Amino acid sequence: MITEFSEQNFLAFTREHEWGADIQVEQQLSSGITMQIWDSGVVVFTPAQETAALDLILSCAVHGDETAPIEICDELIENIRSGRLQLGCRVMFLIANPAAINIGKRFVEENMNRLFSGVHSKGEGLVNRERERAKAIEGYVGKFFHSAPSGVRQRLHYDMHTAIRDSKHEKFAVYPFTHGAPYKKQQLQLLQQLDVPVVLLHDGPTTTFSYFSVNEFNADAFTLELGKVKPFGENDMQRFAKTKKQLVRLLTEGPVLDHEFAADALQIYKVQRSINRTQEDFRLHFPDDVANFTPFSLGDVLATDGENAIPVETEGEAVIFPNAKVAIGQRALLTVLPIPAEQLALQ
Ligand SMILES: O=C(O)CCC(=O)N[C@@H](CCC(=O)O)C(=O)O
Ligand SMILES: [Zn+2]
Repeated sequence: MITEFSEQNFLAFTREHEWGADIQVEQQLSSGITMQIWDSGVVVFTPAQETAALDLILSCAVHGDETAPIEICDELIENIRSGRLQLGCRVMFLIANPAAINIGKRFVEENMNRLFSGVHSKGEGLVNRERERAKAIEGYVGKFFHSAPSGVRQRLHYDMHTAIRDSKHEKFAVYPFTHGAPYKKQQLQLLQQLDVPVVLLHDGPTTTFSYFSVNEFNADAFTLELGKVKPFGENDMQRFAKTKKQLVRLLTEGPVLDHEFAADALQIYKVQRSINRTQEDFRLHFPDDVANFTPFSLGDVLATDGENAIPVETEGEAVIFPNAKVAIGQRALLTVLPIPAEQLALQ
């Protein structure tokens, strides 16, 4: 078992231990911050004194080829370790799928973002490393939230991704299903401060990581889409400068709002339909360079699933995350419609 950690770089260590490490580290950094390493890719920092009663999770690499969020987390982790970044809240960083990072692919055997909320343990005989890792990650999230000091605290989780396609909105957030609870102005405004002013509201439970944190732990949790999938070294990190600055502010000051809530600063979409691939022969009827949020017209056919044509049902229905190559039974695309932010039930 590893009990001391003096490696140069946490991400490099994580990539050397693809499916976990026998590691139990608790170290006091010279800044006074306590660093605990619970597994490969799982590190918790606790400041000597909190400025915000916040338990923050920053996760990346649920999809291994989405490198920009990995680079962002790497920089934040190393800045905390070196003392360059002063911490005001508890934070757990999760680098979810190191083996997929190493092969530069979305996943090794199974899409991890379809395995949360217990799906990892469903399906007789279905065992693989991603399922084991998703289960372990669920445990770490529970351990992190449950080991917080007592008192009134806020739980926040940003699960950071990048999208396969170009997007008419470079950065957008997915607000998981709230089961009818009003959407939170504070959270929408924090997203805007993160340079993510476009928000997509899910219409039902999903098996994603962010929904798991919302549903199991009552956290405010979001999937953040921060740009387009690119290999390491090809991300223009300038495009993430505002997002990184806000993450640093959250880490040092907590969830401070810059101004009053302004609904007109946001662009809101709701999920209209979730279209699954059910047949071997599933085809999209538009090219790969059609960007996310491209609207279609009545009369257009979006896809064919075996013999079934899937036409546009509502004028202006726009497509998000189209992917004909998903496993049978899984979501092959979402359609969305813009809605006025003024129409939202807010609190
Ligand atoms: O660009 C794509 O097709 C996928 C990008 C991505 O990984 N998106 C997440 C969204 C998760 C959510 O709906 O909250 C995913 O598909 O897992
Ligand atoms: Zn992703």
